[in-house]
Amino acid sequence: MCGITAVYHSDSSEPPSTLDNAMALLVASLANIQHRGPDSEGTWVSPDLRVGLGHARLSIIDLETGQQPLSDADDMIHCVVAGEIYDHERIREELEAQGSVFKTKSDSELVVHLYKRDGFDLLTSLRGEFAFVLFDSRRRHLFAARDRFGIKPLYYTISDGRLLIASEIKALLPFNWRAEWDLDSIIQSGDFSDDRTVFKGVNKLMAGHSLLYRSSGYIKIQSYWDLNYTAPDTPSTSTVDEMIMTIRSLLFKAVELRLRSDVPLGVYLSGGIDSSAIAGIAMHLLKEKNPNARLATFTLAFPDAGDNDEGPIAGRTAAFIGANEHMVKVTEVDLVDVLEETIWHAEQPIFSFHGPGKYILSKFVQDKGYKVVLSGEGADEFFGGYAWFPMDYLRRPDPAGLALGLELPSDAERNAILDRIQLAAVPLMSLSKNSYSDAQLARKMLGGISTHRAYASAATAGAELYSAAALLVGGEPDAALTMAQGVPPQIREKAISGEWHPLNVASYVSAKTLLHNCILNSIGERTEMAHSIEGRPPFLDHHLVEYINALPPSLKVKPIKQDNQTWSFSDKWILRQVVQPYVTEELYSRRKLSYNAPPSRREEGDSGLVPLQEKFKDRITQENVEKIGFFDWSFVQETLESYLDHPVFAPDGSLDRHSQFLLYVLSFIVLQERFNVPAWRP
Ligand SMILES: Nc1ncnc2c1ncn2[C@@H]1O[C@H](COP(=O)(O)OP(=O)(O)OP(=O)(O)O)[C@@H](O)[C@H]1O
Ligand SMILES: NC(=O)CC[C@H](N)C(=O)O
Repeated sequence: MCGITAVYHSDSSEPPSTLDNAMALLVASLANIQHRGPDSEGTWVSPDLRVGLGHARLSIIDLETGQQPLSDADDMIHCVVAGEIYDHERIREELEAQGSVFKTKSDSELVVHLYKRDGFDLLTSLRGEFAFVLFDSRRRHLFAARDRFGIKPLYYTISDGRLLIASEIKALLPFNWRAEWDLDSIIQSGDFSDDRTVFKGVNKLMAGHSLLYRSSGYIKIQSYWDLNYTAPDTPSTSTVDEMIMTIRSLLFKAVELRLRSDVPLGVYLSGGIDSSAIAGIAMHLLKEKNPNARLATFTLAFPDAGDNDEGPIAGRTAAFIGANEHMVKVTEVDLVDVLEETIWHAEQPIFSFHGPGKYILSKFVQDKGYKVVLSGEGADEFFGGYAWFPMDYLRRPDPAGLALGLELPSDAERNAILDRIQLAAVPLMSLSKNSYSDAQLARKMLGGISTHRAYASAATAGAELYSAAALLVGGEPDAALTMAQGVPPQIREKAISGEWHPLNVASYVSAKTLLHNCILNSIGERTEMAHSIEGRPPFLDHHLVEYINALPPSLKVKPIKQDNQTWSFSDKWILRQVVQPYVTEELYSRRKLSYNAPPSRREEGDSGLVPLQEKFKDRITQENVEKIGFFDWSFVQETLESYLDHPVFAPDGSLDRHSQFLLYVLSFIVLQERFNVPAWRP
């Protein structure tokens, strides 16, 4: 993916005094995101110097002539595009038949011609992961948009009467934008839950949204696409076998389109079924065209992780599909080494080793000479893969599933299992002892589901972390409520009225929070682009997702009766049937394992510190914490001392609550230093 940057000086602000100054600002901005586009660089500045566009290119399609910014023949439309627009050759032919004359062979140029033909409705024709900014000189407006799932990042702010917009926040710094903490967003977990970041006034353009800006300073953000789910009592018109065939053909198409590249391409292969399915299908499609085709797979292995190491199982998958396997083996020392760079690239607090792991993996892929990888994100959200989903699945009956003839628990059984699961629910790794105060309201607003409360306890910090002065301004943290409030009112209405099954509400919230603001960002795109690697997740093809979202919930979290009496639940059941021929038997029948990068353990009687402890001891000092301005040092100190004395290890070997929490604090120390953020003061 490339990096883009843009500025529009409204009537109330002074544009740069010379063309050279305008260009210098764009070039400085691009320099901060050069990792996103090391292959070439281009800028465009309007004759009145009010508008500037910049593009750092990672060349993937049309290596010869695809440089950007792009413009139309009349020099009236100018744009910069990051990411990939699939199926571009077909749309291009259609446009050419209608008279469009293309200057390049780049997929990105479609944006110019589709905009000329359809105006803002061009978005309906775009399939893929993209972010773009376009300036229409005739109408004097700037139009920007982001793909339907938020795979490609795009941030904006209004600063000194200008709209600034860029792929990464750090690209705003050369425009003399000054970072400040957004205390309210930080305490209320806006960065995880909605369109806010940790920086005041800097927002994400959310997935499936566009932005319009005019010289008067008028700004309008609109949704052009959203997830939709079928009402629970809508009878299916096809059989389960037909559904399996339809999903298979949609998934094949999604993978096939994403195999189109003019540079070397591989697959990120873990020990899970999602990426293994992508690898298996990709290999199958490549072999159909060329029986000798090979596919490169890239795996991050943790030899110290025992049974949690995904390396061996990924190795067996690579052998099964006949791929060229590449494996990078990492230890805690390696992960700790890249922690700070990962936070700088993610531009958000992190609370696990996932991001650092992916950061190492993308460097490894880059060193091997590859530029594009397919990966498995998105399957868990839409096929029902998360461990906490059965709870929301069980909250309501599934009449469409019953109408298909599936054997499902009776209402009495369903309620009894739900009660049991809720009582026995092992608390998720938690950053906080009391991360939400008014969970009942947050639940009610989304029709009673549990999923957002699980995220609130796992991925956000509670009141004990903040100083009394900060809480006086930012209020009591209530991340579950922030997530519920972030859901548009018309969707909340569907959740409350039952028009959407609770499992679907859980899927929606997961897609807009965990996936959008974390998995695709600090664990995904940002760690990939840190080393100029373009990630393509075929499960996030909107044609595929629209079809899956219409299926009965019981085909995703499928109840299975054992010994004629007890029920268990198969996660992603229908996906398993779809991909069975392309994955190993062990993967077909294996339950989801979370991606873990465990810290090393201190041996009994060993007085030395493990690398993560060293890091925290060195960096989480009173001076550094107090400089941030809103944390309560005595609480941080207590947590730090307790972690240094008695590191607690989670049963599966992943990071425990203390280290997650300290990682979160460390993130703010790093962001403050790198973005030069002044201390927050009441
Ligand atoms: N250890 C790893 N090595 C290589 N790639 C990985 C690894 N872990 C995760 N990935 C990549 O990142 C994607 C998202 O990771 P995540 O942990 O969310 O897995 P997932 O959605 O459960 O998918 P999977 O079933 O493939 O593990 C994976 O689908 C895979 O492409
Ligand atoms: N890296 C990107 O964002 C790719 C942009 C465009 N598809 C190209 O190939 O140049």
